Amino acid sequence: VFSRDVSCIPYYEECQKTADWLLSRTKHKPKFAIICGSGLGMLAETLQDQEVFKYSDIPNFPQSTVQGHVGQLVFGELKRKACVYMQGRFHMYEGHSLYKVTFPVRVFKQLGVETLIVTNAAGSLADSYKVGDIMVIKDHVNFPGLAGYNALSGPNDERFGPRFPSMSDTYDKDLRGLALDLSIKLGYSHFVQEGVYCMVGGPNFETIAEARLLHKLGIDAVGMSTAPEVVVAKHCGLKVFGLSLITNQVLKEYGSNEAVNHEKVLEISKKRAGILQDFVTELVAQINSNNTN
Ligand SMILES: O=P(O)(O)O[C@@H]1C[C@H](O)[C@@H](CO)O1
Ligand SMILES: Nc1nc2[nH]cnc2c(=O)[nH]1
Repeated sequence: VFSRDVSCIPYYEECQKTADWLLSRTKHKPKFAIICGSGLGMLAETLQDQEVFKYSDIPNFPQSTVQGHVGQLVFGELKRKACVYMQGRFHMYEGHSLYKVTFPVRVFKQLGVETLIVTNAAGSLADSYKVGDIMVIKDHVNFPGLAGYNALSGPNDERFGPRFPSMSDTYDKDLRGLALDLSIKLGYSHFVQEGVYCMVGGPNFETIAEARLLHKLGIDAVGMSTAPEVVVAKHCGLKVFGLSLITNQVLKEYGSNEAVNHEKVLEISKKRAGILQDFVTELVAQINSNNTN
């Protein structure tokens, strides 16, 4: 489930075939790819001149199985910049191998994408965060990766990137700076944070003891995605920027009647998607004008 069966068909060629299929059907040549987190599919709604491809029609593409993840690629223009949005991502807990989870990222690279913007829904561990806050991801802890469930496990294809890639500067410093400046200009600074995201395997939410452990480790927000996509993006030379929408506080005390569930996560995502959409749109608009990309 977790790594690539080394006997399967060549992965690079498989990605190339999918990229070629898409390129022969869309007039857009995206430089930005945006992955929509749980309940955040509407981020794509502002795209002009849309062309939509259902995952079920795209060769080699996995299928979405989680509520709040529609399952289609949307190509179009955001402020005259060609983009591709992934409305629905793949999670390890769905039973996808990590090479399938990260397959779209490598396809994006072969489409000519230069910058990957990841979004996700996450629970907060940081005491100062509130539900509805947006966290600019400064760094991540890839728990499955640390335990050996890494999207880069298996034979390394140098055409994608090196065997031992550095991850010390994964979330682009200039883009983070740009986003924080932008949050001030947009009047968002009271709910925009910068912090560390942690990926756990899921699909269950954290026990109190797990929440306390993650809190002690200095993690600000926890979720069940993103790290594999980001590791693969960095490996193949994409610039990476990430935003977590804080959909809930992770309980750290026993005896509470509160409990998180996916419906509550989707409810907050729906409420805050508009703000996230504006933030991403303005960020993409600014990237060229600042020569950050
Ligand atoms: O795809 P993301 O990371 O946004 O989804 C989060 C993690 C789980 O898939 C789900 C839990 O509600 O939301
Ligand atoms: N692991 C985890 N994932 C989430 N996604 C949204 N909220 C949460 C959470 O509290 N924990």
